[in-house]
Amino acid sequence: MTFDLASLGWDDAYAAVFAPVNRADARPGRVTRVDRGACTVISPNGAERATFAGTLLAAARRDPVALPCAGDWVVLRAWPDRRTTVEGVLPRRTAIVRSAAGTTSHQQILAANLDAAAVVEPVDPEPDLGRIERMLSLAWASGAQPLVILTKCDLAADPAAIAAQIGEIAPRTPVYAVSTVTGDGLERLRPFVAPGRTLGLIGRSGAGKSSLVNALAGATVMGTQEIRRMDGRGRHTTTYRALIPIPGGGAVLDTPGLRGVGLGVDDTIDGLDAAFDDVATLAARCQFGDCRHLGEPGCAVADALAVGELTNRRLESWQRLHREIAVETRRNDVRRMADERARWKRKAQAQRPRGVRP
Ligand SMILES: Nc1nc2c(ncn2[C@@H]2O[C@H](COP(=O)(O)OP(=O)(O)OP(=O)(O)O)[C@@H](O)[C@H]2O)c(=O)[nH]1
Ligand SMILES: [Zn+2]
Repeated sequence: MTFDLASLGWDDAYAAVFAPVNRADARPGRVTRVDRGACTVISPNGAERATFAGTLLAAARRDPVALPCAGDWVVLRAWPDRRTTVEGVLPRRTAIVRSAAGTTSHQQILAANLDAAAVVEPVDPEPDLGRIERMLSLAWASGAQPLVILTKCDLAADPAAIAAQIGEIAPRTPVYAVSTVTGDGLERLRPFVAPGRTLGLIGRSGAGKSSLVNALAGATVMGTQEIRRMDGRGRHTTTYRALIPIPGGGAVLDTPGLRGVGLGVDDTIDGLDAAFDDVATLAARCQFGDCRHLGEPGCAVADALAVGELTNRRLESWQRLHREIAVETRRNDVRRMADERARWKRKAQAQRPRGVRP
C-alpha cells in the first residue's frame, strides 16, 4: 500500500527539513493519534503503529511537549524486527497548546500543523460566549486561521441571527452555520479540508465535532475505520485526538471534548489580544500606557463603554483571561525552577564516585 503524503500536507519545506535526517531505514509520517506510549502514523506505507525512540523519551522527560501529538510530522525508523520507532518530530508550524488540567503546570499540545482551527459550538443549548472567546484565543495563539463553526443549526429558528451575534465577539473571524442533519452549510467548509489542508476542531463534548468529521469525511469514513483496525482497538474516535484523512485529500483533526481549557503562559497573550482585537485596540488608545480602565483620564475603553460600543461583559472577559495567563505564567516559572533544581541534584548524584556508599 502506498499513501500520498502530499494529500495530508507534506510539501517541499517539510521535505527540506527531513532531507538531512533521511537514511535508508527512515521515512516521514504524520501522526494521527497518540495512545499511551505509542502512536498511529500514516506513512507512505499506509497506517502503522510506532513506539518512541529513547532520545525522544529523554527529551520528553525534560519537556512533555517534545512528544509527538496528533498532526505532527515525524521521522520514522524501520527496524529489522519490523518494529517502527518515531525518532524525531519536525518543527511544528502551528500548534494548539493548552495548560494541562490538574495541579501541575505542564503545557499540553492538542493538535499540530493545522491550517485552520475551528471553534465548534452548538446553537442548542444556547452558545456560551465566554467559552467561544476562550477557545478563540487558543485558536489565534495556535498560528492557524481561526474560524467558528456553529453546529446543529436545524435546531434554531434563526441561525443567521445567532451567527451574527457571535460575529460581534469574533473580530476578523468567519462564522459558519451548519447542520449535519440537513447538510446545510457543509459545502462552505470544504475549502478547509481541500487536498493538503488540515482543519482542526476544538469544542466541548457534545458540540457536534464527531458528527462534523463524519459529514466531511463522507458516510464511510474509510480512513478512520482503517486506522482503527490497525491499532486493534474498538474505542470511539473522540476519546482520543485523531487526524482523519478525507477521501480525495485533506484532513480533519478532532480533539477530545474539552471541559476546562486553560490558556497557558505568556506566549498566549498575543492570541488573546488577537481574539479580543476590538478591546485591545481600544486599550492601546488610552492616554496612559498602564491604564486600568477604572476612571483614569483619557480612557478610550471607558469612552467606548459609555457609548455602548463595548460591553462590560466583553471587557471583563478579556481582563479575566489576562489575569489567568499571568497566574499560569507564575505557576509555570515556579515549576521550571523546581525541575531545574531536581536536575542539578540528579547530576550531582550521578557524578559521585562509584563504589562509595554514603
Ligand atoms: N439536531 C442535530 N443534532 C446533532 C447535529 N450534530 C450532532 N448532533 C447530535 O449532538 C450529539 C453530540 O454530537 P457529537 O458529534 O457526538 O459531539 P462531539 O463534539 O463529537 O462530542 P464528544 O465526542 O463528546 O467530544 C449527538 O447526539 C449528535 O447526534 C446536528 O447538526 N443537528
Ligand atoms: Zn483605559
